[in-house]
Order: sequence, then structure tokens, then C-alpha cells
Amino acid sequence: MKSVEKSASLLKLNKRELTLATSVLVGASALVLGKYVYSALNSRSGSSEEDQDSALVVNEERSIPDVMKAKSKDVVIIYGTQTGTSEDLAKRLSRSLQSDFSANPMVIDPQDFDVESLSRIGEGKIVVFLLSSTGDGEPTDDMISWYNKLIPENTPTNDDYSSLEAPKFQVPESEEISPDYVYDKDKPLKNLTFASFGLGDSSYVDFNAHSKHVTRRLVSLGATLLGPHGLGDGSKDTGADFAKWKDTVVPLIVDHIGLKPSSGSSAPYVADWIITEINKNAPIYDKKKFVKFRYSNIENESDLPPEQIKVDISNPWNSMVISAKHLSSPENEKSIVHIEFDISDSSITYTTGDHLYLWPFNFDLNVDSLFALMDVDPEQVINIVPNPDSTNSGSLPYSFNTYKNVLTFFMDVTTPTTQDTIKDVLMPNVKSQVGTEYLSKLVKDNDFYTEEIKKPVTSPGELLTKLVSIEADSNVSENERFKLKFDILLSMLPRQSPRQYSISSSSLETPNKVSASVAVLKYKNVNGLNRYGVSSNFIAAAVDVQIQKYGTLDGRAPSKVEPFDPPYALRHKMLTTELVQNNDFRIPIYIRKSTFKLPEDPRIPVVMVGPGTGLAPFRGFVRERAQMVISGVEDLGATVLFFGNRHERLDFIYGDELTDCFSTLGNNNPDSKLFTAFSRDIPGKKVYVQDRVIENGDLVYKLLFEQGGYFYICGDGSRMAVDVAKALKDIISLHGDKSSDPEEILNQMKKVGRYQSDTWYNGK
Ligand SMILES: Cc1cc2nc3c(=O)[nH]c(=O)nc-3n(C[C@H](O)[C@H](O)[C@H](O)COP(=O)(O)O)c2cc1C
Repeated sequence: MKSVEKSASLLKLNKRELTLATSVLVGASALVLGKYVYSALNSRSGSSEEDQDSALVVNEERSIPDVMKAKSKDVVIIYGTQTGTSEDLAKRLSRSLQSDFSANPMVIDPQDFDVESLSRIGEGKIVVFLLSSTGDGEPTDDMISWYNKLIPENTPTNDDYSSLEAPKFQVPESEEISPDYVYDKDKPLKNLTFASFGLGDSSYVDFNAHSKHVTRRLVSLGATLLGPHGLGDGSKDTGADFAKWKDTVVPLIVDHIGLKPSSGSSAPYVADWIITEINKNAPIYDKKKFVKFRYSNIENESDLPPEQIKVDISNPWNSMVISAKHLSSPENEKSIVHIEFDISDSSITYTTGDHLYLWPFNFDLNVDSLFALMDVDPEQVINIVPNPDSTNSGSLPYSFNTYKNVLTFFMDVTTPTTQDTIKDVLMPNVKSQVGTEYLSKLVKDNDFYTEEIKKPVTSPGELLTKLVSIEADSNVSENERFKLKFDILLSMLPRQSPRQYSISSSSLETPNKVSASVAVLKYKNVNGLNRYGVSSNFIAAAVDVQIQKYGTLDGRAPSKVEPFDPPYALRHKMLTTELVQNNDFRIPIYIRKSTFKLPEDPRIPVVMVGPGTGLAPFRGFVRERAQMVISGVEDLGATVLFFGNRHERLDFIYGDELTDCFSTLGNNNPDSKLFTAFSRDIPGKKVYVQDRVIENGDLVYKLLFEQGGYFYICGDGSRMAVDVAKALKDIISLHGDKSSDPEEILNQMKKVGRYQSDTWYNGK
């Protein structure tokens, strides 16, 4: 192994050479050059080691301290996100550090930087980690590379990493930190001060595990944690947890970097992006980079055959919808739909139980209401580049697009605007007294904000329309009135985040098709206005479009005009017209491996509880087990499913096919059974899945505790999951050894993966 000291001399040589070479070779990538210099000096093979070592060679574009120095930044905020929440919080923190304290922060995606450069961050600077957990307390996709370098794969996760060997970091040059700084390879981060906030959900066993492990690891490498480690809990209110943490930690951050609160009430507004309208004949206009639909696999990667295009969370695959149907009866006020995607023409593969990520498109009506406030042609092609003066510069996947497409495909136009954003983005752009008073009340008066924005789930468009109407009603003069500009809107809106669904198909049966089973969310807000879940209604509209074009799998007609939504007479009007008209309509998807899996040994029994759309992954499991019987697997363990819903006639989703599958499974193993609980079918007697579990306690006990079966639960985490766990404990108490502790038995099962849950709160 190359010693760290040796890498230090290499570092100096390469840094100098790099600087020289990058200034001479226009367009040469520093990364390529760095690797070249390195391999010329050290001709060793072994790609993973080389990758690790190449990061020890300073590539200034990927080095946090070098970029901080070049941009005079004092705080770096690193987010690890799966669906955008921590990225959004990072941007909010960055803006408020800038506007309240004149700090000069930068927000970064860990994928764009080398973790090895953390050791060279000088005194008086600070790193803030905002890390979400995913899977079973795993790092988010964008943090995997950093995480694996900090904590090598297969290291048992721990409360104390001090005995773990330190990975290699870049060795600081003497002047980078302080003249008397001595690098210690066992405590390479002893000069690093960091703050840390995790985003998680306490309904997961490994609550905030990713953030906890990274925080502990950094400390074990010598770094100093500033303030408390914040733990956001999505099952309660991550935003409130973050605000509380921020109130404690921001003064410490500011003190550490030697700043004081800015004088004056509001700092000048700095747009995150610079937008230029493009004439299609202009030389700068690059047709190849013009993304007509959201991501275009073909346009972006025209040289590669589709099956070689790498698909990840930053590069989703535009997939064809190949079949779709309504699962619930048209009479049912709750709609559940089935949608199936073709992945045969992509590099995507999956196994039963994985998660499907899907990026919804916004509805025309929501997007049009924003254009009504702006003086732009929605179809105008624009070029968007990060503003170098912004603290939030990052990359966008759409350098050329139309105004309309940017809002339709990339931005979240419905999530209520936060108080931070009203203060830091909107207020500096409002001149009138009446407008300023309204916004300032929203920022300062939490009760007013709750009544006006939070409770009614007010969209940014509704907030802006209200602001404009307040000024109009007060006869604010024309030149004082607030005028919405596109760059203000882009700075206000979070990015559109992907939504995750349990895959409801079996990879054994249909390796080239993935399906999702989606409950369509709509409700009236406190003011009686209709509210629609963006993604589920997008999927429902896509299902209707598919059915209108190609018919349906089971002959059911598309849903009729629904009395619930008078403003949106037909669902397809909610969607961009182009989408409805386009024959080759594709939806961006990505598949993430999950640990929610059937046992590898098919002889092991499985007991599943999945009421409502909690059935989704179990439809895949049941079809997979039935397919095993069909393909001749012998000794298949028992398969038991508890399904529940309100009415058998209206919402026994997948009823026919489940009955068929269980007839196949039952012929093979008499213990394989489907139990249903329809809570509103018998007047005066509500029956839920947990009641059925108790009723069949003998069978459940035999399969789980005598035959070592696996238990799975999916659905509402607040009540159902708690009640079902209690039912299991009652069964253990009744049938088991009286000296054993039921709670302990279930915890033990969870530890070894024999009790798996995928639960959510309030329809999330
Ligand atoms: C599939 C999935 C798995 C998750 N796993 C965990 C977990 O193991 N531990 C945890 O604390 N939170 C877990 N969460 C909750 C997320 O961390 C939380 O919702 C977070 O706010 C998401 O942030 P992001 O949008 O930045 O990715 C999980 C969420 C999803 C959807």
C-alpha cells in the first residue's frame, strides 16, 4: 500500500502540475489529467484502489477546500437526499445564513466532490451535513460513495468507530490549515468542525441511522461536532425539528466563522439561476441539449443503445406505460389504480419487493395559474445557468427548455412555501407597504402562517395570487406592484421530487414489466377547496389516457366525470395537453433495490399483513410464490396473506387474481391461505386485519414461531401496524413459553430480518 506521506509529496507535485496544465489545456478535465499524472508515476493495477488513490490526488474541481477558497465560501452544506427534502432544507439554511449573517455558504451534492478533501478544510470554516436515511437506515444514493469510504462495506455498524482503521485522506499542505498544524493519519479530520442534522422517520427501526453513523464516524476521525446532533422525524414534523435545531446551531456556526447578524432588515435578493431567452437560431442554442419531455434518454445519450444507458436516481428512464386499469369499483369514492411499465428496452432490472421511483408531471391548471402572474410566453425556449453569486448553485438537468416544461416537469408547484422562503426570496422582491405587511405577518406570526398556508395547504401559486390581489385591492401604484419573474419563481420552488411505490409485480413472472398499485389522493382542505395528490392523480390520469387509447385489461371503462372535482371536469385536463396527445408517452422511473424481500429459501413459510394499498408488495410476493409452484418448486413453505379494506364489493383490489393464486398455492400447501377483513360489510361489527390475525393465532404461531417463518407488514404505520404487532404479542403470550418476553421475540425477529415492515403515516 502506498503510504500517506508518499501521497503527500505526490499531492504537491500534482497540484502544481494540475494548475499549470489546466491553465494551458483549455477544456482538459482536471480529473482526467490528475489520474494521468498519477498513473504515470505509479503503474499499479486494481481499479478500486486506484479510484481511492486518484481521489488523494487533488482535483481542484472536486476538492471542497479548493472550491471554497476560489469562491470565498465559509460554510459548506452537504446534503444526502433520496427525494429532495434535505436538499431543500440545505438551500433554506444557506439562504438564511446569507441573509441574516452575510455568511457566504455553498450547498453541495456529495457526488460532485471528493470526501478525501475534507481533511484540508482550514480553520474558521465549517461543514454542515444534512443527511437523510433510506432503505433500512442506509445512505441515500448520492452518499453511497462517501459512506463506503468512511465506513467500508461489511463493517458492523457501531456506536463507536474509534477502533476502525482511518481511511486515507488528502494531506494538507502546511499553509492550508495553520503553520503549526501536524497531520495525524489516525485522526485526519482533527481540524474539521461540523454540524449535523439527520432526516429520518421514527417508524423505521433504524431511525436516522445514516446520519448517526456518519456523525459518529467523523468524530472518531477527529472531527468536532458543533452543537447537538439534530434528528428530524418525518412521522411527526421534520420542518419543526429542523427549525429547532437551526435556532440552536446557527448562532454557533456564525460564531465559529466569526460573523455577526447583518444590520438592516432584509438582505438583497440573489437569484439562484440566470435565465436567458433563446432565439432558436442563436449559435448558443444547442438542440441536442433541448429536453422536450422531462429527461430524454435518446436525446441525451444518442450514441448509446438504450440498454447501455445507465439509469440512476439522477438519470431516470423514460418508460412506456404498457397497461393500466382501475382496481376499485367506479362507485367507490376512493380510487385505486394499477399501472404497468415496460423496462425491456432499458438497462433496469429488478427483484420482487424493490421500490419504484416515479417523477410526476404537474397539471396544466397549476402551471397555468403561475403563468397568469408572469409576462412571459410559456413556449419560449430558455437557457438556465446557475448564478455564481448564489449560495445554492448546483446542476440542473435542463440547460435548454421552455418555461412551461421547466414548471411542468422539474419544479414542485404545489408544496406550500415555507416561512424561510417567504422571508428570503419573496420579501426582498415586494415593494408595497401592504404586500410587505402581509408577508412579514406570515413570517413572524406562526399562528397566522398555520391558518393561512399550512392548514389549507396553500400552493405557491395561490400565495402569489393572493399577494397580487392584496396589492390590487389597496390600489398600489403600477410601478410599486409585485411582478412575478421566472427567476424568483425558480428560487422559491423546490425541485419536483420522485415518489416511491412498492413494486407490485413479481420479477420471476414478469422480469420486463414493473407495476405499482396506487391510491389516488384527493380531499377537501379546511376551506372546502379540492386538493389533489400530485403524483397519484398524475398516475390516475395516465391510466385514463392509456385506457382511452388502448382499452383496458379487464374491460372496465375509464373513470367517469367525478362529482368530487368540479373545477377539473375531466382528469386529463389536469395534465399537460401534450402528454395526452402524444402517442409515445413515457414516464420517468428508476428502481431502487430494497431489503423487503421473500426468504431466499422457498421452504420457509411467510405471513403477510397488507390492508388497502399495503397489499402492493404482497401482490408481487403472492404471484412470485404461485409462479414457483407453477414452475415446479417442491416443498414450498406456506404462504398466508391477511388483506383488509372497507367493502368486499367495492374495494377487494386484485380480488380475482389473489383468489386464483391462493387456489394454486393451497393445492401445493394446505396451510397457504388468504384471510380478508372487510370492515364495513357487517353492520355494527367492524373487523380489521389484526382481528383476523388473532382468530388464526394457531396457524400464525405454527408458521412463525414453530417453523421459523418470515413476517411482513405493509400499510398504515400509526394504528394498523401497532395493533397487528400487539396481536402477534398476544399470540406469543397465549401459545408460547410463559417465561419468554413477546416484545423481545419480535425484536429478535426484526434484527435477523424475519420481521419486515414497510409502513407509512397519513397516506404518505
Ligand atoms: C423507502 C424509504 C425508506 C426509509 N428508511 C428510513 C430508515 O431506515 N430510517 C429512517 O430514519 N428514515 C427512513 N425513511 C424516512 C426518510 O429518511 C425521510 O422521509 C426523509 O425526510 C426523506 O428525505 P429525502 O427527501 O431528503 O430523501 C425512509 C423513507 C423511505 C421512503
